[in-house]
Formats: sequence, C-alpha cells, structure tokens
Amino acid sequence: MFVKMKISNLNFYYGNFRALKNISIDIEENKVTAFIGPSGCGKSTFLRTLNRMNDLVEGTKLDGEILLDGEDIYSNSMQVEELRKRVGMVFQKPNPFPKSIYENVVYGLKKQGVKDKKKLDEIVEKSLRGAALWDEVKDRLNKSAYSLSGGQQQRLCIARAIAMEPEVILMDEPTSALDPIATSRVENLIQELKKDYTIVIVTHSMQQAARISDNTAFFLLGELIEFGETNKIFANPKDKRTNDYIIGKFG
Ligand SMILES: Nc1ncnc2c1ncn2[C@@H]1O[C@H](COP(=O)(O)OP(=O)(O)OP(=O)(O)O)[C@@H](O)[C@H]1O
Repeated sequence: MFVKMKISNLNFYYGNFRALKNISIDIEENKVTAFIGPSGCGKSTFLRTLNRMNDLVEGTKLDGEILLDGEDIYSNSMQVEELRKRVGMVFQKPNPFPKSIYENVVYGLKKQGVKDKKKLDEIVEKSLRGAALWDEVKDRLNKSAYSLSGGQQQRLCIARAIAMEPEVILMDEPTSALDPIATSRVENLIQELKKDYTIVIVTHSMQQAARISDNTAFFLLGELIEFGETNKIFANPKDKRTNDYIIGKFG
C-alpha cells in the first residue's frame, strides 16, 4: 500500500468557526476513499482542503499538514495551478461549460497552451472512453454539452477532469443530482477509474460508500470519528456514533 496523500493534525476555520478538528488520515493510492457523515460535519470542507479550493474563500485559516507524495501542498513552493492539475475535482451538480462536448474536454489543456489538433483529438477520445461516454457522443462532439442528459453531463465533467491526467480525483457527491441508472453508471466508472487514479468521494449515501469505496471516513461536527476499511466500518464499527449513523439513527 502506498500513501498518496497524508493529512496530519489538520484544523480549518471559517472566521472563528472551527470546521475541521485535528484530522489525521492517510489516502491510499489507487483506492476509493469515501467521506460520510451528517450534513454540515465538514466533509466538503475537508475535500476542498485537498486541492486548496478553500483558498478562494475569504476569512479562512488552516493549520496542520497535507502531503501529496510527501510534498506539502500548502508550502510556498507548491504552485496552486499545478496542484489542481494533479488533484482534479468533480462537483455535485454537473457543471459543463456552455461549449461543445469536445471543447469541454480540452478546455484545461487549451488553457495550458496545448494546440496540436491531433493530440487534442486523441485526448478527447481517450478521456471520453475513460469516462465511459465515448460511444454515446462520438458522433456529436461538436454539439453543445447542454444537449446531454444530466448523467452524461456528469460523465463529461469526469472526462474533463481525466483529460488533465490528474493523480487524484476529488468527487463531491457526484451522483446526488442523478437518477438511479445514471448513478449506477457513474459508480461503475469510479470502480474502473481507481485502477489509474486515487479517488476521494463525499457521499450522503451509505449504500454508495459501501458499494464503491475501499476505505471510509466517518465525520461528525468537524471531527473524524472513525476511519478504516469500508467492510470493517460497516460490518463492525468501533464507535457507537458510527454505528448509530450507519443504522440510520441520526443524520
Ligand atoms: N463558506 C463558508 N463560510 C462559513 N461557514 C461555512 C462555509 N462553508 C461551510 N461552512 C460551515 O462549515 C461546516 C461544514 O460544512 P461542509 O459544507 O463542509 O459540511 P458537509 O459535511 O459537506 O455538509 P453537507 O453534507 O450538507 O454538504 C458547516 O457548519 C458549515 O455551515
């Protein structure tokens, strides 16, 4: 097992409010790690610290350490653009740009200055295949991304993330806006993607965490209550609060 991201004694504040309390956790490479817990417990905040998305929120403060391959992502030598390239993100609601399917996939690459049409074509096919969307869209790459269904749009957003060849993909409730069939397709896709990427997913669905993750972290009021192998957490939680959440007593 290889630790891709190592988080130690992480605290995060919105103004005076301490949203994350002394979190320490190892994110394993080529595994799916799920964050679960009731609304407001800090799952999204924690996810966003992993590629410094919270930097954009004013009045926030962070202490502790987050290492990516042993390198401190909050150190001065870490370029945030480069970090976000290595640690990509997929959001809750599919958020394609008002552009064609093709242009959505190559957006980040073009911004980086990649112009070679042949190379871009190759990446578009590879990324759309990787996101299990190629067959559905290969004949209409120049159509607007908005012409796709919600589930297809979410896979397009995953393709857009893959196109940047990230090492880690963060997903914030990626299926909450999808119907059961689209959800199942995205869940299958996540299982495929972990062969090449390290995946961290926030989910409200315990069934989803149980189905697709290798490791699960349970949060409550900004604290990490329990973390470990998903099958152990679900079959035999050590903490009563984890058990109560899993059996649906609160949350
Ligand atoms: N921009 C912000 N400014 C101030 N407080 C915030 C901000 N974003 C989140 N919080 C607070 O931080 C805490 C954690 O929020 P967060 O969104 O991380 O929780 P969550 O577990 O992801 O919740 P949900 O499951 O509802 O998405 C909450 O108390 C929330 O009100």
